[in-house]
Amino acid sequence: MPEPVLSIRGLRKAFGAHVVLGGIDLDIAVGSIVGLLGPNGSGKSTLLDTVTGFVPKDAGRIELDGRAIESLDPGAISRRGLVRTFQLPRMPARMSVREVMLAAERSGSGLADALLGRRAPSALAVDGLLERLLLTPVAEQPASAISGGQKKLLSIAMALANRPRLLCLDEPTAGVHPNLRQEIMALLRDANAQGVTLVVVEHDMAFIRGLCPRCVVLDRGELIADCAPDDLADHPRVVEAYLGRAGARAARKAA
Ligand SMILES: Nc1ncnc2c1ncn2[C@@H]1O[C@H](COP(=O)(O)OP(=O)(O)OP(=O)(O)O)[C@@H](O)[C@H]1O
Repeated sequence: MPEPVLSIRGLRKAFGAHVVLGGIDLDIAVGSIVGLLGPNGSGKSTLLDTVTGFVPKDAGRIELDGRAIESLDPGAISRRGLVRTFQLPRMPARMSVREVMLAAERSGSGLADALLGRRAPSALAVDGLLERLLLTPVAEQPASAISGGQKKLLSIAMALANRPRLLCLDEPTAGVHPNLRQEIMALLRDANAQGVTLVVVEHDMAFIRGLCPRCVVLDRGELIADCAPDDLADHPRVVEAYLGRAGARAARKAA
């Protein structure tokens, strides 16, 4: 595998007696796009939360570009170039959509640009991002007052304006009109072509198939699969994770 931008070893997190991450090992290669899958409650968001410093882990080592980040706070991690979006994004009061985008761009590490030896091209500039995600009509409105779907789009645009080196997206298409899913996919592909590594948590399998050559699947604290999206449907542990043992038996009989 090419050099990992992110390397996770022995990552553990429990809430009380509930072990959500039971010692996860995972490498994300520079420039790759990886789908992070699993049934509801399997720990996908908790994995992103612990890696990005929003939730303290119980144990484990996390390296970004070979440097330990596990003791850093979320702001410092983001300044190193690891940025994430949330399932339910919250927006600051009293700032317009354009203002939060400009703030995101200003606070960006510029690491991706430095590594690529250039400024982000215009497709990733603030106005271009707002245009592509149909946010131009609300650009002067308070960011906290736009719709839930528009906030989701804005959070993706903000993350890209920040010019991360590694971007983790938590359900980027949830709550977004189906027509815009293709545009989000195209935007993420463009970002990847410009050097941004992507980890995508998503339940929409068509979106995952279209975007992610590699998928990893979490279930009950463990990574149970690491394969191409087309191989997921035949993976016994994945089928069992989504359908349960009885469902998996029934599916095998019906096949
Ligand atoms: N702060 C918390 N306190 C207690 N339990 C928590 C907390 N955060 C998450 N959990 C539990 O950890 C488990 C994993 O949650 P998580 O949100 O990571 O799952 P997920 O795979 O992202 O799910 P979904 O696909 O439904 O978003 C769930 O059972 C959840 O209830």
